[in-house]
Amino acid sequence: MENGAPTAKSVIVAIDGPSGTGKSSTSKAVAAQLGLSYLDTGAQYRAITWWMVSNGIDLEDPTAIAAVAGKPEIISGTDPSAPTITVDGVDVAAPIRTQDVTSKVSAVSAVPEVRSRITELQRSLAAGAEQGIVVEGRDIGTTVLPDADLKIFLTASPEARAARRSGELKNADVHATREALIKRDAADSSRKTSPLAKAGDAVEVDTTELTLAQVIECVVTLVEEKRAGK
Ligand SMILES: Nc1ncnc2c1ncn2[C@@H]1O[C@H](COP(=O)(O)OP(=O)(O)O)[C@@H](O)[C@H]1O
Ligand SMILES: Nc1ccn([C@H]2C[C@H](O)[C@@H](COP(=O)(O)OP(=O)(O)O)O2)c(=O)n1
Repeated sequence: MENGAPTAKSVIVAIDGPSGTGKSSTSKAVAAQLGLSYLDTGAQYRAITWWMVSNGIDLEDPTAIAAVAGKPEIISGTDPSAPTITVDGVDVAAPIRTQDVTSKVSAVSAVPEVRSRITELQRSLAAGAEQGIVVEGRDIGTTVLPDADLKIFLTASPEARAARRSGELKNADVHATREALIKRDAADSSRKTSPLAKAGDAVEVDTTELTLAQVIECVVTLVEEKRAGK
């Protein structure tokens, strides 16, 4: 280093876990605080699901899904202060969050051709992130980026997760939200191709009794320790 302090080493952070554990909020904040890129891989699976629904693909038929998995062009913007997602040039940030897409995303994301297509996009975004990236999802530490510098697996009780999620949705019934979350987690954990799972070398953080600020602080500390070579 010619002058000044050495620049921080590029770092790849994988954050996995079930729905409502705080992956998106934590990953965005950690990336913003540390000057890293951010990738919401669930948004990519939601985007391809939205495209399948919009194009009338039969979602009961994995062969029909596989046949068109390569068609939509999905582009993710990785700035943590303003993440974006487009499909064939259309901004889909809002429509991918509807109940209709949420109820169908597990079926689409279980199809191996969909996963290999989206995994390729994720690896290329991670490889291109100069300062490093926080990538959040279900199979990042196990399959997408098995050599990530740091792997975190977030958990929380179903009650805490349902309360958080129904707080986001107007008029949501906590009991129905809890049942829907449990059903989606079971589908995501039991699929054959890269299921939701904790990597053997991931640090597990139970967020049930933690505030979001505490979770962010915990992950920032773990990244800084990694960068310092501890
Ligand atoms: N530790 C926490 N305590 C309370 N609320 C939280 C916590 N972490 C996240 N939340 C809230 O819970 C909701 C779901 O969080 P999100 O980050 O979208 O989870 P995930 O990406 O794992 O589904 C958001 O409204 C978020 O603000
Ligand atoms: N790496 C990933 C990320 C998400 N998915 C699938 C499974 C999830 O139920 C859906 C939606 O993920 P998303 O993270 O948006 O879900 P929540 O924010 O937790 O509701 O996508 C996946 O299969 N693999």
